[in-house]
Order: sequence, then structure tokens, then C-alpha cells
Amino acid sequence: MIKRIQFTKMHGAGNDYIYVDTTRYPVTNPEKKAIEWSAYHTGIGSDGLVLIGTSDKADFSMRIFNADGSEAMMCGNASRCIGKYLFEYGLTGRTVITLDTLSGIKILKLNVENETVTAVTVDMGEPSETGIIDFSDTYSYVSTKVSMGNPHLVTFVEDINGINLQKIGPELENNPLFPDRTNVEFAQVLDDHKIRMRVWERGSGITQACGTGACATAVAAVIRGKAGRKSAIIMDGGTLTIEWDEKTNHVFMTGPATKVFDGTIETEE
Ligand SMILES: N[C@@H](CCC[C@H](N)C(=O)O)C(=O)O
Repeated sequence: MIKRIQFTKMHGAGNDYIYVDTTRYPVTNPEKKAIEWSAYHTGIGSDGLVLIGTSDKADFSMRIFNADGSEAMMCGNASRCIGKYLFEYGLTGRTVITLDTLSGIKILKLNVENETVTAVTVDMGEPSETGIIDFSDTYSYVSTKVSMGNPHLVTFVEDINGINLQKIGPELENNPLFPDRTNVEFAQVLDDHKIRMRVWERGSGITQACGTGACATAVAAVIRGKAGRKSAIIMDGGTLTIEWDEKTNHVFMTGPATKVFDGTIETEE
């Protein structure tokens, strides 16, 4: 049977996903749909698929699938886009929204001007599983691992333009040290509050931006004594402001969310 599913294509700093309100359009087998729909030539084209749903613990829920169909615990850029989606499509009138994710409940604070969500701040919770990994025998790096619900490996370098991310990204993503694979960030500190970062995402490859990756980079910079607690993380597709609050130990991410277009896709059930 062929079903028609309405979706919205959105991006956060260039990290683009297909958003479906599953209360209206349930999606069966999302792992397979994420692969099919994310394909640029034969599908809609995206970094993955995001499902918005109900929750008995929070106002709404989010599930995120990478372009290879794997499910992730958390997505920073998608959480901001969901805030915009919920408010602008009238699913809520609240400007503070709780979102149930596989890595816990996140709180979204919407900045609204003339009924339009111009920016969203997300309380991303506490970083965990931090540690230093010495890769100096294979690469000349000493990297920092940080979990923001999902795993990240951050490497600070002198010149980010010298990094062949297409080659080293998948090598590190699939390094045996990370049985669940990892997201890979390379970062160059520009000053105490400004960091240039590029990302290879687990399950999606090079993306224009990664919200949890930006948080992990800001946290790693503090741990390694390279920057202050509040930094602008400048990625290929845009900039996020990340603050690691000393009192609460929570990381706060602020940035844009953009709607690209609405569409309908026909799919076989
Ligand atoms: N782009 C996201 C993270 C998406 C999931 C990631 N690729 C993973 O598998 O952990 C973000 O903005 O945080």
C-alpha cells in the first residue's frame, strides 16, 4: 500500500533533517526510511530523519536517525528546529518546551519575534565520559572524548584547513576504541571565546554543523585549557554559542533554526 507522508525540511546552521509529526503521520521502519529519504539523488536529501512525537514524561518527544539509518541518542541542531516547528505550526503556544530524547529530557527556550522563532537555547545537560586519548603513535594527535548523550572525539589542531576530514573522519569514527563508533570534530582555537570547528558525523559523514559536536568542542576546550566557558563555535554552515555553566555543570546551546520547505513523500508500507 502506498502512503503519503507530509514532512518539513529544516536546518540548524546547515545541518539538515527531514521532520515528520508522527502524531499525524506515523512512520514505520524509520531506519529504512532514513536511508531512502536522506539520499540526495533518489530521495529528499538530508543528513537524516527526525520524528516528533508525544511523551508521557515531557511536552513532546524526538527520535533522530542518521542518513545510514542508525538511531542516535541526541541531536542538538534538531532540538532547536523542533522548537521552531512546534511553535510555528501551532502544536504549542509555549516558549519553554520540554523534549523527551533517548539521552533524557531537554529544555528548549524559544526566542520569538512577531510570532517567528528567531533562535532557541537548549539546556543540553551535563557532559560525561570525558577523557584524553593519545593517538600520537598513529596520528600526531592527543584528542579529547566527550559525551553529550552521544559520543564525540575532539582534536585541536593549529591549522584546520590542513585536515583531510573525508579520509580521517571515517578512520576515527570506526576506530576499535569506539565500539559504538564516534562523531569526530577537528577544531582550531581562534581566541579565548572563538573556535573554528569541522565535523565528521557518525552515520552521516561530513555535515555543515553539529550541535552536540559544538557542545563537546566547547567542553573539550575548557578541559584542555584552550578557551573560556562561553565560546562561539564557527562551523561550515553557521555559528552556535555554547556556554558550559560552572554552577550547574550544564551546557547551554544557542543558535538558529530554519525552515526550508514542506513536502509530501509517497512511501510503500
Ligand atoms: N547533528 C547532530 C547529531 C546527530 C547524531 C550523531 N550523528 C550521532 O550519531 O551521534 C547534532 O546536531 O547534535
